[in-house]
Amino acid sequence: MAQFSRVSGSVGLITLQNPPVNALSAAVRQGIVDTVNKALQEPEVKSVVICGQNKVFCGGADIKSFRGVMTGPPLIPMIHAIEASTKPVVAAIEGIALGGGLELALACHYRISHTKARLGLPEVTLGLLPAAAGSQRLPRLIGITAALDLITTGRHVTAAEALQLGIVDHVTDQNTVDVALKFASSVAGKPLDARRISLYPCPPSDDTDALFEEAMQRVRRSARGAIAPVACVQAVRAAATLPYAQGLEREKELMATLFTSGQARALQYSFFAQRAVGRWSMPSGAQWDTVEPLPVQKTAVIGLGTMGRGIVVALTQAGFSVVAVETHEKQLTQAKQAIEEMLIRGAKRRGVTPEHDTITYSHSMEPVANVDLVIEAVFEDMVLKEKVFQQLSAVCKPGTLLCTNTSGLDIDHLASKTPNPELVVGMHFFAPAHVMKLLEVVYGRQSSPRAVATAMQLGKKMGKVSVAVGNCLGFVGNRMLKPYMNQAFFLLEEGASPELVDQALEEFGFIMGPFRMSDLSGIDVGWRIRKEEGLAVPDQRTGQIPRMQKGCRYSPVGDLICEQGRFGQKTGQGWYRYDKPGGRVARPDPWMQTFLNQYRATHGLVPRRIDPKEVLERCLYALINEGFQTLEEGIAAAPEDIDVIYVFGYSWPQHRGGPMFYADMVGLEKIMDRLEHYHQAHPDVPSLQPCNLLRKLVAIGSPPIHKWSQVMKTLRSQL
Ligand SMILES: CCCCCCC/C=C/C(=O)SCCNC(=O)CCNC(=O)[C@H](O)C(C)(C)COP(=O)(O)OP(=O)(O)OC[C@H]1O[C@@H](n2cnc3c(N)ncnc32)[C@H](O)[C@@H]1OP(=O)(O)O
Repeated sequence: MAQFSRVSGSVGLITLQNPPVNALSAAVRQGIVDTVNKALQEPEVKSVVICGQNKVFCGGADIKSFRGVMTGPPLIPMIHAIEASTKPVVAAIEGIALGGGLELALACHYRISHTKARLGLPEVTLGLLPAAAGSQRLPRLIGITAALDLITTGRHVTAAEALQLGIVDHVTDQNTVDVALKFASSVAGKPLDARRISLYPCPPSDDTDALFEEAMQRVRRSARGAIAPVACVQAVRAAATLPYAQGLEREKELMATLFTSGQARALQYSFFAQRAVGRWSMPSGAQWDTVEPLPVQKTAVIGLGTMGRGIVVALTQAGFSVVAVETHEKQLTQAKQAIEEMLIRGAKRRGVTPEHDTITYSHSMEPVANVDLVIEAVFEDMVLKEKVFQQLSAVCKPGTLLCTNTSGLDIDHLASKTPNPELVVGMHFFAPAHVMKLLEVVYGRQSSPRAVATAMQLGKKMGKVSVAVGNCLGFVGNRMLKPYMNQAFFLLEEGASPELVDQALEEFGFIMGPFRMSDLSGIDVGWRIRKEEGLAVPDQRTGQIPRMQKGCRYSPVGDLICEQGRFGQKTGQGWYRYDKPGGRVARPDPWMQTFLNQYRATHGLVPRRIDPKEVLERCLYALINEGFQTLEEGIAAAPEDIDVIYVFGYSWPQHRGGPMFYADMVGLEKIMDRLEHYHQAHPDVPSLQPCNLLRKLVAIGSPPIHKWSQVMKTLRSQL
């Protein structure tokens, strides 16, 4: 809806009304058409202001309506009518002007923004382009280079940057609507052609071809197969090279392809999934809207290795005071310096002053006594963590929430070492912890809903996408990674090279394939865990690590290369070779080829040609099958939880939605059939055997992803 009122006799005020973000639903568009007509028809009205209810201008087109039948007046003629208006129209921008919201503002003759407003054209993040003439107006207003930046990245700008770029005419920290009303009154009757952006020529650039070539290369490099950024460059190119009307046609054409694409569907699903994970629930029935988080102001981080340092930075940047504890004096000094540097760099990037004085460094636990919440981030060793938890239980005030940053250790076991297991939760951060957006909040059997609510809220305040998951080995993310990695190892045994496997998965859209990723994070990490699990241990009789363990196929290739001291980038050699220890550029290593040949010969394995399709199916479908298993067990509450974890923690390409969304797109029946096919060929690999939930979904006709919850409920109630 939109409301019309007349202010001071001669200014028409149009207020968009569609909380919370005044998205341009059919009713809002109809309201705008009606109220603009009214303003034009009323002779007393000499100028118009458009604003949004509740100090929010407009969050753009209604994303929810994209999947249904489009009704109501179309956006483009509506905003053209505004630009063509014979009475000046002023946009009063408060809160946000995003996507169609900014495009609406660009059709107005003047834009006045509050200092705290954010503006942008984030359509690309939804698999679209600014197709309400934004791709044609913005370059005409601010030039090609700046427009390309905003349109291809979708980044939001502050009002100050918008003013500097020329997107808005004036910024105020007063009541924006009042300022706009006064201004509108002052420009009544003035000529408007010079204010109509569609009439502007696109500002010329030195070498347009080179500029677009460079932009295209940049987006192709970073887009990893995403089509919207490419279309955005093409649309801006049309603005730079064609008359406005033809540019608009090109924009429409490009949008038509994007609008119905699977990528747009995936990215829009991902947008809502990120919000859905905030509405967490626990198997007990406790959920986000019925539980009050505990108040948290003072925090502590125990252990200042790489993870601990990142967590201190994230907490400090979110405004918490932090007691940073590291028992080794030298490590404490180094950590302090590293943390200060990270804070300075972060503050510079965000254009703010760094916060240092909210951190207290300590080599003892004493200052932790009066904090509200502790995050333990010591080495991933249960015995060490138990010791820390016992110390914390002795020192902390009653009611302190104890969190452990572990990537997979048993939360229940750790909780059992404290007198208040209900106050223990896992907080699985991803490295670097101050950068990576994902946080897995892991509840144990006894974790109280308030503890979970508190950890989830803390994550939100740190700017994380937090997902609440149940406790099991590896939680959701790392648990699903295991069958994926196993398939990668098996494929090496059967004839593939690390390059072949990585290339197939990188072409799918991962930033790095499993072997390059493993070189980066350190191959020895998994080796140590496998040794602790008793897997990477030679058989006393043969002296070799068995290739069958607990009745299942096991590949020791990763263990064997670790035995050679090849731990990945840090040692300069791993699955690839690097020019030096710590080097970043992975090169295929002839040593690896020889090693694999010898390994296969030793075990009588006849190498065969492996197709990239097989790599994708085996790695991805095994991972997806494990995802269904976590849903079946209730470890993940919903497919959105898994998808958000994979997109934000494991670099699953966002334009493919996440593993569970991808499974829905591929078709559950196909996934099940292919898993069965591979399981027949590898009966000693149980993770290739389709799990019950997947079978059940296929049996009832493969319902779409939003209907899986119902099936899951039934299945869980039958267990
Ligand atoms: C052939 C058709 C032609 C169409 C022309 C196409 C040209 C225009 C395209 C567009 O405009 S696409 C939309 C562009 N806008 C955006 O991408 C903005 C998306 N929203 C956000 O980034 C954030 O929501 C926000 C606006 C910055 C607010 O963030 P905040 O953290 O304060 O709140 P949220 O929890 O994110 O949102 C609250 C609530 O509102 C829902 N919502 C937000 N934006 C939209 C929207 N544009 N359409 C529909 N719904 C929206 C959001 O989903 C939340 O609701 P729940 O999911 O929690 O129910």
